[in-house]
Amino acid sequence: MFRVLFQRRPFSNGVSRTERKRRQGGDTFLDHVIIHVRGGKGGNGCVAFHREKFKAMGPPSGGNGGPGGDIYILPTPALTSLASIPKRVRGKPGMHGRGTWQNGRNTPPTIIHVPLGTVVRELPRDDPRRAKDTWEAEEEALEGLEVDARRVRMLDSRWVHYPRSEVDNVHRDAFKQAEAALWREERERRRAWMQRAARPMHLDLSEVEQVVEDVNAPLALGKTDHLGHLIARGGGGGSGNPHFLSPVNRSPKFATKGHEGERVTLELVLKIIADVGLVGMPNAGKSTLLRALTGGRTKTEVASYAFTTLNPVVGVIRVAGDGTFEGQLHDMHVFEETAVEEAHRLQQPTAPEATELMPEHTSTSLGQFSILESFRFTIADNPGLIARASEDVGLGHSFLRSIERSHALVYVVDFAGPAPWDELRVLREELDKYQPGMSAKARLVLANKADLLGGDGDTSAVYAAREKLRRLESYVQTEMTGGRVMDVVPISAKYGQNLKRVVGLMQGYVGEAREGGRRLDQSLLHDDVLY
Ligand SMILES: Nc1nc2c(ncn2[C@@H]2O[C@H](COP(=O)(O)OP(=O)(O)OP(=O)(O)O)[C@@H](O)[C@H]2O)c(=O)[nH]1
Ligand SMILES: [Mg+2]
Repeated sequence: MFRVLFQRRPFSNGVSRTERKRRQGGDTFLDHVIIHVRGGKGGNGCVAFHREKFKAMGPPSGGNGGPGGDIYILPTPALTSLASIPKRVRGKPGMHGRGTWQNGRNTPPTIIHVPLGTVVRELPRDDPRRAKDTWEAEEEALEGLEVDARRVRMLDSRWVHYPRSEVDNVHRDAFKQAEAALWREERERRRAWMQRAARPMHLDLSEVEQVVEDVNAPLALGKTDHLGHLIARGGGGGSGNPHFLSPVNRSPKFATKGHEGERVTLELVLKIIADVGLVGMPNAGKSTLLRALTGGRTKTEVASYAFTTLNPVVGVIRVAGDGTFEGQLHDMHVFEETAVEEAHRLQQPTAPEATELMPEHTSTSLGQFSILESFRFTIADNPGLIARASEDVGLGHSFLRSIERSHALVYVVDFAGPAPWDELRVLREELDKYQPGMSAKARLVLANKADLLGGDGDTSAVYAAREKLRRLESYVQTEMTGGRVMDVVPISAKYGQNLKRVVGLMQGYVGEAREGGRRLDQSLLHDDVLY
């Protein structure tokens, strides 16, 4: 029942979804997100007096507030996309101080996990997308208020008073002195913050962080838990009333509240989205292909309307020593449209969840497979590319920016369409218009939906299909020159045909690119030694 109510509606108007996405100017494309981070607020100080039998007028005994939680950012190989990163992160608040000198406890930090290869950039002060800092936010909240009302509000957010003594407090000299000291301290804090914000953070998180034993690790964390990089400190805790004890004021009836945590706005950009990027017109079958290669493990939507995929989805391809890949274990399975598969599943509520996607025999083979695995790479299923994408039409630039970073590109064309070579021409032109020379990264042409050309196995249909393939190959050889000569492979993503060859070729490209990268790293290392 629940599932039926909250089912996705893949046949709702796909075009308006695309339109909405496009209007966001790429801000929600998942290789690029903006997040607002705020350290936890410090706990308030406490106003209390010690009480003991036969001892009247005990000394002030309010504890200090605990500091708010810090926020760290940590790269992890377990993530491949920025999809799971929350847009707003707030540290845990510090505990308030309590009577009998009990200070607030330390607050555990919050860690934001991001995929390896994420570049973190703090938005500078003049960027309109940046969130306001604590003082700017307060200024905005107080706008338009009378001087007196302003003062009341400002005092309210900074001081805690003993019950029924607020009116009395604010007129006393001791309080006025304490207030002046607080303003001074706050000005200092603000100046320090401005200095720090003048040098916006820039982190390139491309390597797995070494776990170093840290004896000063915050409470609630093991000594070997790696925290990553500190990006926003929690606010300090407020002072309890003993802090204000002085020769002239023996029973201070006020304490300070905790400070707000630091606020930063970060832009996260994923540098490498995947080793191989699929490029093709809408409906060419890119998502079906990714599902077939990963044995249906990748949750990417397949449907017969254009722009089904709106964000890149990354899948991991695991290859065994003999060239078999995980998806192949499902070669008897047809990769249908996702809504059709969902409908099948809903019709068989008693059947085990995974029967449709994973035939029984594979569960054991999967176990074996992980032992044999010898190579692993990632493929990104991208949204469809359309003509004039390089002018930022459709999902345009956000899409092109994301595929710019794959090691190798693979064209997927609808071979059953009237002129697959025209599709290929448009794809190549768009890539090169966006960034000259980008199409040189394309290594392979996949002529998908080849199953549709077989007819019923009659010779004339097969002959015509062969002829069409030859024409496509000769187009690639004569017109798509400039870089390397590309292979053309006819496949059927839906029926998982000819995919072993595809995986073999992809493995070759990725291996080459990784080898090249390693050589480059070594030469850099060598330079370091020289200087
Ligand atoms: N007969 C046949 N149909 C296929 C094959 N591959 C994909 N299809 C169908 O083609 C349609 C589009 O497939 P998708 O995988 O969603 O295409 P896409 O390229 O991801 O499309 P966008 O996400 O819109 O860019 C679906 O109806 C698929 O079932 C194939 O090899 N043979
Ligand atoms: Mg798709």
